[in-house]
Amino acid sequence: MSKHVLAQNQYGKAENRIVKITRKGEGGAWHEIRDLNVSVALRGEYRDVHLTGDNANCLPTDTTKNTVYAFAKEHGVDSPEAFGILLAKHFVSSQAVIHEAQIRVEEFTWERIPVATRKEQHSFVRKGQEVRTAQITYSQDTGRLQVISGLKDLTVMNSTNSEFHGFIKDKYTTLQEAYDRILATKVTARWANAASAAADAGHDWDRSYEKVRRHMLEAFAETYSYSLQQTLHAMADRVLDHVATVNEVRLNLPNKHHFLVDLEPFGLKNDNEVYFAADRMYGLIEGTVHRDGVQPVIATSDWITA
Ligand SMILES: O=c1[nH]c(=O)c2[nH]c(=O)[nH]c2[nH]1
Repeated sequence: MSKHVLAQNQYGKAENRIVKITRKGEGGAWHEIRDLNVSVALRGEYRDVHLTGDNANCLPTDTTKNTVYAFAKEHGVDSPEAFGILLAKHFVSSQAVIHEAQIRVEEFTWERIPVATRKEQHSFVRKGQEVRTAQITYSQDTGRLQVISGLKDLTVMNSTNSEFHGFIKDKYTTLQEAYDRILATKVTARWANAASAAADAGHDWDRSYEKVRRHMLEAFAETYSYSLQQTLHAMADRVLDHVATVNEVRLNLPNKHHFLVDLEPFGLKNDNEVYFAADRMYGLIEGTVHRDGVQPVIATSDWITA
């Protein structure tokens, strides 16, 4: 027996990343999302667990994780507070040895990308401003002024209209074909401006930034996607179609994977509603699209992280 005193202790599963989709309206075409990071800490009769190795009082942290995902399906997520109250009360009332439960919730908030031409609404951009970037190079020898504009940390999600199938299957392939998945990415974009725009003292850089950003978002929202590669191309293509002063667009798109949670063991059907949002590893899809006849100038070797 230890002669020291076991003081405050708690345990549980931390940082359960969960995305809950709720379908509303005609044909469930109106999607609402809640994107949470939920941590569970249980306090109670845990002396034996620590002192003797007897786990009879120990509800596994794995179970606390499963409870979070199952509760999202069973009760929905009305708000971080309401969801946390449900969980805290559940843990305390379900096991006599649990005297106190603390649930911490972080919510990542999203805004709709409105698409006027359709009644289905399932495209979102994460709230909070992206970082705008610019790289200017002026060369004395050639007199060349090169302006590469850009942005990073623009996180977007389509909660449907994304599929991925028909890919190569070799002996290491385990990925299942997906016919309705979440497509989410954190956009890093750079675009090369025409020399004429760089030389024009009156060029409205703020306006062209807003235009490029808007066309990328609209293309992301409106493209029915069979791969993130296809979405990448559609986004860059749309910018080149609409912004005459841009000659080249390079996009780095981490595929922020969302995996359907298996709720079958709890007798629940997951009808594409409850997802585990993985932060890594991630697919990284990168590519440049430029006007025909224009030499690409944007570096391809930058290190991008999700
Ligand atoms: O859009 C995708 N493109 C891929 O190349 C790929 N690979 C993968 O495992 N998932 C996906 N998704």
